Amino acid sequence: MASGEKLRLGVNIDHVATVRNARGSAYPDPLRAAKLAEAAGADGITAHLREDRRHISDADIERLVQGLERPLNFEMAATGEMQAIALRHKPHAVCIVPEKREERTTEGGLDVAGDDNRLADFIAPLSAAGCRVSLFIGHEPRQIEAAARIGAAVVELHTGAYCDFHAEGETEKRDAELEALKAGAKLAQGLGLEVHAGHGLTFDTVAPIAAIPELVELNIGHFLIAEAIFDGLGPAITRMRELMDAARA
Ligand SMILES: CC(=O)[C@@H](O)[C@H](O)COP(=O)(O)O
Ligand SMILES: NCC(=O)COP(=O)(O)O
Repeated sequence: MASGEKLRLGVNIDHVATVRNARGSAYPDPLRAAKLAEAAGADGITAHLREDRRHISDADIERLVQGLERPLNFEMAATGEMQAIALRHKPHAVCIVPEKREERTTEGGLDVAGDDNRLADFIAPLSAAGCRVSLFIGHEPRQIEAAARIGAAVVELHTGAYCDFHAEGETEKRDAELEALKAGAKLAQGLGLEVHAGHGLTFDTVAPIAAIPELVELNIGHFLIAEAIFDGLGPAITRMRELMDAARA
C-alpha cells in the first residue's frame, strides 16, 4: 500500500439477509443496508452467495449489481453454478471461498496447494472477464505460494482463528495467530499479491490486524450487523473506520 493510502473497508451485508430469511419477509433489505453502508464510508460491499442460499439470494446479487455505487466483492464457492453467475454479472471482485454444507460459518481457507490445477482453470475465465480474483485462504506459506502460482490477483487471509482465540481468552494462541498473519501478509505482498483480511473481526480485534502494513482491505460483516441493532449501521461503520484509521496512523 502506498504511504498515506487508506485501508479499505468492505462491509459484508450477508447477515441482513439472515434476519430477513428468518421470517421469510421482504425486510430488512440487504441493498438498503448496502447503500447505508456506502453513505457511512464503506469502500465496497461484500456479499456471499452460498450454495444453500441461507442468506444472500440470487435476486439480492442482481439488485446489488444494479444498485451499488461502490465495488461489489462477490464471495462464492468454486462451483460451475457460481462461476456462471459471476460471469453473467462480472462484479468488480470475486472472492473464492471454501464451503461445507453443515458449517455455521466459513471454517477455514481454501486448499489452493492441494487443488491448484482445478482452481487455476476455474479462476482463469473470471480474470479474463475483468473480475479481480481473490482467494480466501489461511496464512500457511504453501497456500499463499500456490495462490501466487495459479495467477490470483488477491488473497484474503482468514482472521477467524485469531478472533476466536481472542474471544476465548487464549491470548498466547491469539498472539501466535497474529504473528502468522503478519508473516503471511508479508510473504503474499512479496509474491506480488494484493492482500486483504477478514472474518470475525470486531471493535476489540480490528486494530492489530489493521496495523499490518501490507493489508489493503478488510472485509467485516457479522459484527457490524450485530452492532447495528444497538447503535445503527452507520455509527457502527463509522466507529470501525475510526479504529482502522487510528491503527494505521
Ligand atoms: C467468507 C467469509 O468469511 C464471509 O462470507 C463470511 O463467512 C460470512 O458468511 P457466513 O457467515 O455465511 O460464513
Ligand atoms: N470475507 C470475510 C467477510 O466478508 C466478513 O466476515 P464476517 O465479519 O461476517 O465474519
